[in-house]
Amino acid sequence: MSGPNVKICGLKDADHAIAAARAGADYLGFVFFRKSPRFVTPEAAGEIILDLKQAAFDEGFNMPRIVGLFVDAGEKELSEAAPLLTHFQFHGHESPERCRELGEEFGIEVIKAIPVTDASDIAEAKGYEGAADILLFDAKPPPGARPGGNGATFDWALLNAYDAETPYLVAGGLTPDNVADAVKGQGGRESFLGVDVSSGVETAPGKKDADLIKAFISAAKS
Ligand SMILES: O=C(O)c1ccccc1NCC(=O)[C@H](O)[C@H](O)COP(=O)(O)O
Repeated sequence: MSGPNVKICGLKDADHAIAAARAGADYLGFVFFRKSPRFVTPEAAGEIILDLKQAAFDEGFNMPRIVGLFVDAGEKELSEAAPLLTHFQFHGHESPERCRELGEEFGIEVIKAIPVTDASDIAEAKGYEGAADILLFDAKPPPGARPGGNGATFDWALLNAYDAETPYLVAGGLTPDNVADAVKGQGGRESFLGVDVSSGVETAPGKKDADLIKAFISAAKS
């Protein structure tokens, strides 16, 4: 399936992971942050991934890349999940140097979340050039909220000022209804890699919905 890449984040069961991959998701995310309603253990994620690989083999759909989400995680936490993953996604205070170090140490690509409220956040993201493989621009969470997955949007027009080469994903408050506008707003920019969603394909925090997942992927890629 062509069009921008789509990442479906916060999966907790095999049925939704398979529905997402079958519908053309390019990346699937598992949240390894204990305070999240989407938290899964590496063991649970491993079982979901096994079921997913079997379904991909049986049905002939492409196996998506597998992303693990962490917030200021230590080596032990990362090493428990790393064998399952193609990508780390960092939502904490990981510096460019730390992203580079961890990517090299584990041989895993790094997605760094950049919380955005204004143009200065886009400018600061340039510090990750050469250190992260992908940037994920997301709405800055309100004080006291989780560091991601809050269903809040930011002003996508701020991304017009992004002139670095690191490919980026747009995230934060996307839904089947607004994702086509978010894609259109990127104006075919070469570094635009795709879109990422969690809350917008749920009926409640942590409860994914297969119909919403399918509608989101179809709207993003059409
Ligand atoms: O989903 C969580 O609970 C979460 C917790 C801690 C850090 C990140 C988290 N989620 C990140 C995402 O799911 C997405 O990458 C992104 O922020 C989009 O979320 P949403 O606005 O819910 O679509």
